[in-house]
Amino acid sequence: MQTGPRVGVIMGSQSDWDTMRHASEILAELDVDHECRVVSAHRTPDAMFEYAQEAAERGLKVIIAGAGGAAHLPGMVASKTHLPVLGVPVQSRTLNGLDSLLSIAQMPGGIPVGTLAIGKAGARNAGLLAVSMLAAFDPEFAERYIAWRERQTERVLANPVPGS
Ligand SMILES: Nc1c(C(=O)O)ncn1[C@@H]1O[C@H](COP(=O)(O)O)[C@@H](O)[C@H]1O
Repeated sequence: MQTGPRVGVIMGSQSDWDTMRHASEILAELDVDHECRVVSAHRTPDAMFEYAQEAAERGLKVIIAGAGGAAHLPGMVASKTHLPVLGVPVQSRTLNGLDSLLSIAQMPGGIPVGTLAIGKAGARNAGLLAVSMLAAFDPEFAERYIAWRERQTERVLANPVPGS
């Protein structure tokens, strides 16, 4: 049984935490061991390279990378690891996150980044997608994820349109 974090949640700045904590929270809810760090392709390029290069041998299976504006972090990390990288576009002040979204989504062919929606919903979905990736190879995660999805379905069905 593997110990230590399976998922790495990284972000370009501390200011991204308000968005990226939603990835961390859903991972915690599903009992997935994960780590959260600030790493920037622009501001700490050597640390970013080291993180990406060592991620697989440290036991990580998926990396979730959030960044805003010129959001090069997910793509640069993907260029230095064979692990799947899920990119979360953080909502930027000036362009509302469209800049982040395009920076992350428009990767050149050959180096894929799985791009999620802008902001908190994207971060939460990145967490869920990471769990479903782990679930593909581990029945314990699959059981937990399926149960979580079933609870969500029950909640939705139990909440009809107000006044109907
Ligand atoms: N996009 C990147 C990268 C990167 O891609 O490496 N490093 C920091 N940043 C972004 O700069 C924005 C503003 O950062 P500050 O709030 O620290 O000024 C953040 O959304 C961060 O993700």
